[in-house]
Amino acid sequence: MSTQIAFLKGHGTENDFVIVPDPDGRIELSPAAVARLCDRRAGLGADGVLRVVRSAAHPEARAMADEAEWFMDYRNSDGTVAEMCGNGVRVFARYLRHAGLAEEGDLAVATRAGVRRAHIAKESSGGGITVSMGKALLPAGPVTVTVGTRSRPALHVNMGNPHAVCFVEDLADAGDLYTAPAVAPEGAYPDGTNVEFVVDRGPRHVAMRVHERGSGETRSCGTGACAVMVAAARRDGLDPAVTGLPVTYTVDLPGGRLEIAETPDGSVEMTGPAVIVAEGVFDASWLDTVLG
Ligand SMILES: N[C@@H](CCC[C@H](N)C(=O)O)C(=O)O
Repeated sequence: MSTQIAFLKGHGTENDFVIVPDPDGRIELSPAAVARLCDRRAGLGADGVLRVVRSAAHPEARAMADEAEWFMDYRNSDGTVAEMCGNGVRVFARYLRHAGLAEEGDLAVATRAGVRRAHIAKESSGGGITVSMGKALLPAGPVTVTVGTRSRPALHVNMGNPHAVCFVEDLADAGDLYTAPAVAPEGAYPDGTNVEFVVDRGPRHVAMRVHERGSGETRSCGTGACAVMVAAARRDGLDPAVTGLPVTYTVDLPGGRLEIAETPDGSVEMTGPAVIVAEGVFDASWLDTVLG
């Protein structure tokens, strides 16, 4: 008898995910299985996978179980594990609401970067989701990003996962982004990095493209938008910890718009949409078969 595995498909500003509900942590998703699920021709197609596991049932999340019932087991489309995914947390929260596992209002989600607090707005007020993404860390030391023969300075920002934020004159300066831009020095990012290219659109309004570690160019990256907001604010001489005033930037991405705020205590808050677009089942033997 074959085993049917339930899945859903969702996205946040077109950063799309296969969601695999696995409350008791019974499904073993190897890197090859994740890559196959995310394959846009031979699989279901997505930038990443969100496995939904009870924190108490996952060794990496057990210690967070008192604070957050659910653990977001996030994987990039190449099967690698990442610490954090900002759009993923919004889509994860939307799934919990959709499945009747969470109410509108406040919700804690366990991630490999720690517990993140989300707020699901009432549908009558637009239904957006805000996530407290924690504090941005700005590791010291110069970083450069090279596209073709041109190298530019970048800012190293850690939002739970690593980013190199590079201001450019035109988003086309990022090139085709089929391959990862070269980032130096190598030692700055021992586990690789996400790279953001940013242009100004107006006062506290920027636009970006991103090459994601483990997924390639995507149409949106939540942690990337947060890193970009902090980099733009510091460049503009704005630091809420110094002024005591919150700062908000609008960040446009190919897949939509995110509002990112930084508060005087250093917390970065991301607000944007998250939708579930489909649900279905696949046969476990399909994955077994394609994986040999
Ligand atoms: N798309 C995500 C980031 C996913 C993880 C990233 N590719 C990494 O390896 O760090 C987001 O919305 O933040």
